[in-house]
Amino acid sequence: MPKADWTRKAAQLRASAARLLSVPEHDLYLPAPNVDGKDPAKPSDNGPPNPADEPRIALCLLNVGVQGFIAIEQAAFARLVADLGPGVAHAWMPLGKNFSFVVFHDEPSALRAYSQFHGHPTPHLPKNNGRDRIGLAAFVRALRIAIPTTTTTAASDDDLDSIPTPPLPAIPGLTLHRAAITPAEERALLDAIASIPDSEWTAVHGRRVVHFGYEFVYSSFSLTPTRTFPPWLAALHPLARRYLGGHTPTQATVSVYPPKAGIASHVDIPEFGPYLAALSMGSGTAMDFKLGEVEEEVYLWPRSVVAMVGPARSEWAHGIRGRRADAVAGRIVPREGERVSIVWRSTGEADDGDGGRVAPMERVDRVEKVTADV
Ligand SMILES: O=C(O)CCC(=O)C(=O)O
Ligand SMILES: [Fe+2]
Repeated sequence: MPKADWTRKAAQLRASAARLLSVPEHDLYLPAPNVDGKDPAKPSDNGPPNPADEPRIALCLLNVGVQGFIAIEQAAFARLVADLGPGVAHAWMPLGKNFSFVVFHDEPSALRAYSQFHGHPTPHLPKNNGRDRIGLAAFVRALRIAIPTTTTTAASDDDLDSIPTPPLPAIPGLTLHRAAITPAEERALLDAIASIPDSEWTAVHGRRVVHFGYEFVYSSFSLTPTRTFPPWLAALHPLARRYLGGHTPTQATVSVYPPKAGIASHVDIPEFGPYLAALSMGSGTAMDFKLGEVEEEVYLWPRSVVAMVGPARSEWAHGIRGRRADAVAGRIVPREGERVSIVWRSTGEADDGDGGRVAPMERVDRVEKVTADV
């Protein structure tokens, strides 16, 4: 990319990052390089306030983030940061943003990293037509941007286990059961699911699904009877009954989500009955719950069951954003590999609360729409 192009791009990204961070644009500044271009001069031309003696120790990597056009995996981010030298104190990829922060122990380390990264091809970013992308960075006037100093990533299962369960949002009828099955049971179920023949699966917006008991026909939002429960799935009935008010599931959907796949926000059709429970395996994921303007997020741990009844089931919409990582209790947790879910339902007469039956479409918030936005 010619220099004029990436300089312009850096200015655009700086402006949009400042907007997203709700800080003035001059809080993210591109220092004017001095004559030899090696040690950028103190900022002088990016607007007030501009205390020349403010230590330059924090960088915003303008085109490296969890999300956005050039999204990067946590592991690649860690490698990129490691490459910026031993002077790094900590680094942070805010969730849902296309930029990240690196804080250094001292100014010389930050200046060196800036000179090394800004305007230079970097092998750590996804390639553009086979060519290395140019890194873009700005110094951060750290006063108004609170960059967390804690370690923010949780890469392994052990790390995940050490994260406390955040309080559940106050959604009537919503419960979360963190260790519903053991790792050994999870492995056995994943093996059974992996042996379902390819021909049984239906691809739906980046994920794939198999229905048992009843088939949810996506084009018509209706139910028709379909394949019976195989023994490995029927063996889970006692577990499922705990979350279905004692009812035996009559319908189950097995879904496989690659890390960037999600499911659009929806309320399950009333025909699926009053209870709904989902077992998560493989990768965890954040599930959003929406009611009007209110939006809450619940992290679905691997091996957990989320259960919904009452308002959580029939008023709040649930969905999963397509993204590469989730924030859980202040940590960034990458979605490692596929998430596999089993959703159980005890299909029954749907009623509208006044003794009448509800037509399928009435309670569906909106039709499926791809939410993958990375
Ligand atoms: O995968 C999940 O946990 C939820 C899937 C879902 O909402 C559905 O199949 O209706
Ligand atoms: Fe659902």
